Amino acid sequence: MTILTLSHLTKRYDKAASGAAALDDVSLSISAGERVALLGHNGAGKSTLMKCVLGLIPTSAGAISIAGHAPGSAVARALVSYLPESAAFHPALTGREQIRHYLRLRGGHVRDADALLDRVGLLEAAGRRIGTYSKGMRQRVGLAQALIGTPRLMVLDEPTSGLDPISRREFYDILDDLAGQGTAILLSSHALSEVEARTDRIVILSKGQQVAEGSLADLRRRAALPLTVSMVPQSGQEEALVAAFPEAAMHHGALSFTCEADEKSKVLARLVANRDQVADFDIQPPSLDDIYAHISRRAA
Ligand SMILES: Nc1ncnc2c1ncn2[C@@H]1O[C@H](COP(=O)(O)OP(=O)(O)OP(=O)(O)O)[C@@H](O)[C@H]1O
Repeated sequence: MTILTLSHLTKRYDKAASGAAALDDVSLSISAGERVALLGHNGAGKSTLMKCVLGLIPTSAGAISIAGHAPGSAVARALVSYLPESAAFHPALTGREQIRHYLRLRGGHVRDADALLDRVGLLEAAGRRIGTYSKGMRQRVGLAQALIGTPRLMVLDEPTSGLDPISRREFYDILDDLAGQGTAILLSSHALSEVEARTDRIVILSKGQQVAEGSLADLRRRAALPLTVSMVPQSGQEEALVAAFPEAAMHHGALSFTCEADEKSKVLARLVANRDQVADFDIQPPSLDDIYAHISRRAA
């Protein structure tokens, strides 16, 4: 079931310095349980898109539907939750008090606060003032707030920026659980490696325009970037391996070269034929970093 639909969305700010649209004819849909990442340079339009979805700012053209409802309407607000990039909380309140406050605002029961804090791993610190929390703990308060009422769509603006690797992983584990229960997730991020591993679909914005959209496999196919082959020679076999792979360059004791995706089996056959000279090898597809850099260069 489709939860979010953007059709030809355009947003022009009245006071835009450049006069260019912050979003220009963007179309996108997200189904229940789908995790979609929004990528783009600073100023590409990610936050603007999120604010339009939340109904915080008016659109200039196009349409947005949240399970059939207009953004910002009472029904849409009940279906959507939001975690801003830098959520601010009152430092004198405890985590429990802050979540109870949000529960009251959202018409929930204050008794649910501890279950929410437990879900994000904050139950032990629930009685401490937020002013004493680390950045990661404050981000978890934000996530607990966003979990109120089992949202159908979660909108998360750079939710893991500033989090350590373990906290990031735990954060995505919670998002995976939510997606498993049918929540659609739209998040923006500059951390491409985590997006690569933890989302289903990627949308790339550049200067307000949607320049790519699809799964990582789709984007990889469309970018048609080469694979990187690297080999570590057996000791004493360097020269023989260089002779067998004249296209390869030696860096820090390893030989590497690039090849087209459809040449992979030929390269594999050559590696097998030269296995006595090879101690180890690796064939790497282009990473999301490579694909993103390629698409951004092309869009610029
Ligand atoms: N209130 C505003 N008034 C005028 N222009 C704005 C306003 N808010 C954003 N913009 C412009 O709209 C464009 C898109 O900004 P937006 O904040 O959506 O980008 P972003 O992709 O979220 O960037 P970042 O990664 O830095 O958060 C930018 O050119 C920005 O200067």
